[in-house]
Amino acid sequence: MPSPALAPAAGDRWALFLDIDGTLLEHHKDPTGVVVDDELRTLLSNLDRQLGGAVAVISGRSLASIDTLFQPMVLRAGGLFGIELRLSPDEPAVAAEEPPALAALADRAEAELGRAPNIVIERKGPVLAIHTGPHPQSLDHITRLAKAALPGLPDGYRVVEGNVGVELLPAAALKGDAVYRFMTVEPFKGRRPIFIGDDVPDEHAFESVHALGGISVKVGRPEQATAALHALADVAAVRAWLGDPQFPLLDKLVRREVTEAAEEAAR
Ligand SMILES: O=P(O)(O)OC[C@H]1O[C@H](O[C@H]2O[C@H](CO)[C@@H](O)[C@H](O)[C@H]2O)[C@H](O)[C@@H](O)[C@@H]1O
Repeated sequence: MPSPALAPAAGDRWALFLDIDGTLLEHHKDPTGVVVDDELRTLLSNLDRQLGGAVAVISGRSLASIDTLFQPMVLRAGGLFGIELRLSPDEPAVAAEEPPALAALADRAEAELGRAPNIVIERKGPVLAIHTGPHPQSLDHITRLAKAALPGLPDGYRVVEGNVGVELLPAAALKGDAVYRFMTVEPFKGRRPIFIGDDVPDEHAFESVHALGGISVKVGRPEQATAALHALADVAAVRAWLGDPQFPLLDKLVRREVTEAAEEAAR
């Protein structure tokens, strides 16, 4: 039986926000190595039709990278954790610029780390990602280096430690703010948001959908602290849930237990 908290109000109209890597797509050691299959394209266009267009991906990837992955589809999207917004598919993808101080840091990182095994450096304009893969020692080392570089960057830059790397992000890079922005425009306005994500930057979006009366879904890693109130086991489970003809079947989501420690860690 679904808990009362999960039951949708009569007439609920939904808006769907989706993270990409680790949520819709399995991870690959190289960010350019992931491939969008036609099944995923079909799934997204069916959902888009079902929800009257109220579907957006909110990703750490740039809009250009999202477009390369999903072509020929053009999605409503928040790229670079919401810095690059495309609220409607007919808007052009405008790339955000790399500030000079970050460019200098990225040049240094490429020179010093570019050839290290397991390390992939991804320059995304105002966001710099250093991927280490699931190698805790490299991750610790890179995290220390990234934090040490912060004083040389514009105010507001922060280091976000993800599951398989670190990213240097400007203050405006907040997925939850992207969700809020979409929710002010048609066809999202007035709907109830669902956000599905798997990693640390998705926590901000979970908080936003809670404030908007929506549903938060964390993918995988049940051991990780999260603000999300529901869970799906992995990418396959996400796709199966999204593909259900009666989407969204809320009672098919696992209800997560929220502890004070988890809430604190997710802040
Ligand atoms: O917000 P997301 O859509 O989940 O994007 C987060 C980052 O995803 C990509 O990096 C991650 O996935 C890669 C492919 O599996 C993997 O090689 C990398 O180690 C992961 O960190 C993407 O490359 C980043 O730009 C996104 O920020």
